[in-house]
Amino acid sequence: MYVLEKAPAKINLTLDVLYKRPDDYHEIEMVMTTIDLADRIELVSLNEDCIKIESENRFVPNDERNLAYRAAKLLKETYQITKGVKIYIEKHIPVAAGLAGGSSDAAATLRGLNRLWSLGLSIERLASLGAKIGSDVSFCVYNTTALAQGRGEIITELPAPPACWVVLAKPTLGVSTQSIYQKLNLSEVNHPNTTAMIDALKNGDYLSMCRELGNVLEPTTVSLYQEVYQIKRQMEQSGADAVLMSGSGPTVFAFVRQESRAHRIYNSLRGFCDEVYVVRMLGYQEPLD
Ligand SMILES: C[C@](O)(CO)[C@H](O)COP(=O)(O)OP(=O)(O)OC[C@H]1O[C@@H](n2ccc(N)nc2=O)[C@H](O)[C@@H]1O
Ligand SMILES: Nc1ncnc2c1ncn2[C@@H]1O[C@H](COP(=O)(O)OP(=O)(O)OP(=O)(O)O)[C@@H](O)[C@H]1O
Repeated sequence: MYVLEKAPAKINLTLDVLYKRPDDYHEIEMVMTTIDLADRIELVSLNEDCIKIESENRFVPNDERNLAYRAAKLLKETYQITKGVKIYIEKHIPVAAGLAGGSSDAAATLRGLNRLWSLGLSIERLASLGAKIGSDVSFCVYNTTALAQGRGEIITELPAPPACWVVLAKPTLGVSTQSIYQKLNLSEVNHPNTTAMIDALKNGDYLSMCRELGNVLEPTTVSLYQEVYQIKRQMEQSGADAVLMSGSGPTVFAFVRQESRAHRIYNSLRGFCDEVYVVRMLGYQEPLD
């Protein structure tokens, strides 16, 4: 017996930090959505009581460091499951990119094992289990468009964004989310207007969505890595309607409405950035295959 799950990448339309909490996390408010760039997760039932991870991508750990492994272990321990599972991860989302690739694999594993092991758990229950694995996992369980609050685990679903093309570019560098949060100077933050972004989505207003994009972590990552700024400028000069860094970076994304313009931006980035993608906006849960 096996099941397949798609694990799409997320992007932040807004990311605001309100204050630092006593538990060393930050109280955040962010609007997130998904794009049509996804890992594929195959879950195969095993009779022996073990969790095996397989992936052809050398950057994906194949042990308990893998967030999908942790998702399976958490379900097994919480519901005393003695069956095992082999988790095959076909990786398409760039690793350590600010696109929540590992979190989305963990979320897809929770959704898929809920089906494979017939657990009958609600999406809310899976999301609250996901919060134990990482701050982005609850959002990824919903796999739609949402406002995330608290540490990232309080989810309110929103309408999908207007259809458009998304060009993504990831410079060849890894960013530590923890160090970006630590270096953030909250007294200098230029807060995005989260309410205006929510209104833009409710009204299906593409231009307002573009205007209201904002990420308070971006200046901190840009101050450390000039490449992020260079990619932003290149995308803007090549005709993007709006450009923003996702999460703690380093991936930068651009929105355009016409496919031809998306390819113009893509071509302008080849040469000074190895990982560039042109994909569609998603923002809603796709039906299962
Ligand atoms: C940057 C974002 O990806 C935006 O979606 C998330 O806020 C981070 O999500 P994530 O990588 O799943 O985060 P976690 O694995 O839970 O935390 C990584 C580190 O980021 C910092 N962190 C994360 C979330 C949060 N609300 N406040 C924080 O300060 C903490 O130092 C934590 O040790
Ligand atoms: N399933 C997985 N896929 C990729 N990386 C994983 C996975 N599980 C654990 N990792 C580890 O997590 C690290 C961060 O990878 P990931 O691709 O999730 O980062 P990210 O996109 O920056 O995440 P976020 O946006 O949630 O901060 C990697 O360096 C890798 O060692």
